[in-house]
Amino acid sequence: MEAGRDDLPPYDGGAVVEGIDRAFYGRRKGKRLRAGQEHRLAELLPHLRVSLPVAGEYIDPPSLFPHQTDEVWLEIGFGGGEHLAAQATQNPNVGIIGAEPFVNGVAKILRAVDDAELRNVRIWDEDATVLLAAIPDASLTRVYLLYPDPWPKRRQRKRRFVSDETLAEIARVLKPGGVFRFASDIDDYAGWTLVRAARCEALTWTAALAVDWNQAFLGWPGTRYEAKAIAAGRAPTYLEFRRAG
Ligand SMILES: C[S@@+](CC[C@H](N)C(=O)[O-])C[C@H]1O[C@@H](n2cnc3c(N)ncnc32)[C@H](O)[C@@H]1O
Repeated sequence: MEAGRDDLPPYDGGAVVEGIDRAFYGRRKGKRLRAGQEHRLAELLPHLRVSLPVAGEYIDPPSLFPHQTDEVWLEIGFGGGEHLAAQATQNPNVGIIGAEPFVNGVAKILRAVDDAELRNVRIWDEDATVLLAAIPDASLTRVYLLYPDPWPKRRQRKRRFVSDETLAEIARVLKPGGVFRFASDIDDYAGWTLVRAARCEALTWTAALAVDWNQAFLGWPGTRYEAKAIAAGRAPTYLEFRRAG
């Protein structure tokens, strides 16, 4: 989860989208899992996991959910899933896909899903770029990327999730008028994202006033990394981009 873990085994997936080799460089496993967590990973995850069609074909996002959904959203790198679970609870008619390869994070969201009997959450426990490649054009209403791993050292920056290629993919899967929401406590990463989004013709930054980027999104439940950043005295930046109609 933390940046700087060069000692970890690399993700072994291949290139999935032209120009994107992979975008997951973090830890897959942290603390030893408790029996209840292992049990949910074995018994509940298979029911919630998004399975991909054969290469070159797309999933049908609304059909992943057992009930009719008004919209489908994607959260990339949900960590412990606090934001995802809160959004799923507040928006029962929205289907939310969460992408997170860190198994302890997946175990946490499974507990939240189980406890609150959430029926509108589906999980992708691999690199989100693999999932993005299997999502049809113009099929999601929102995509969230919240406090992505900062990779602060210059030589590591190419590991950042945000790139011209991943932004193009996010824009491709958004419906016209759909939004991409990004938050970071690393000023340099917010600037990095603004520069790349400005090059992405399909995305427009919606901010008009400073409050639009220095105050949290309306109805925002927050995230664990955000709480850590604020406690450490770092001010988050909130960026929202709209997919051109
Ligand atoms: C710094 S944590 C932030 C977690 C959460 N969003 C929060 O704000 O508390 C970044 C998360 O992104 C996940 N991540 C990194 N690369 C990813 C990728 N390519 N696909 C999906 N998740 C990824 C990491 O495993 C990690 O849990």
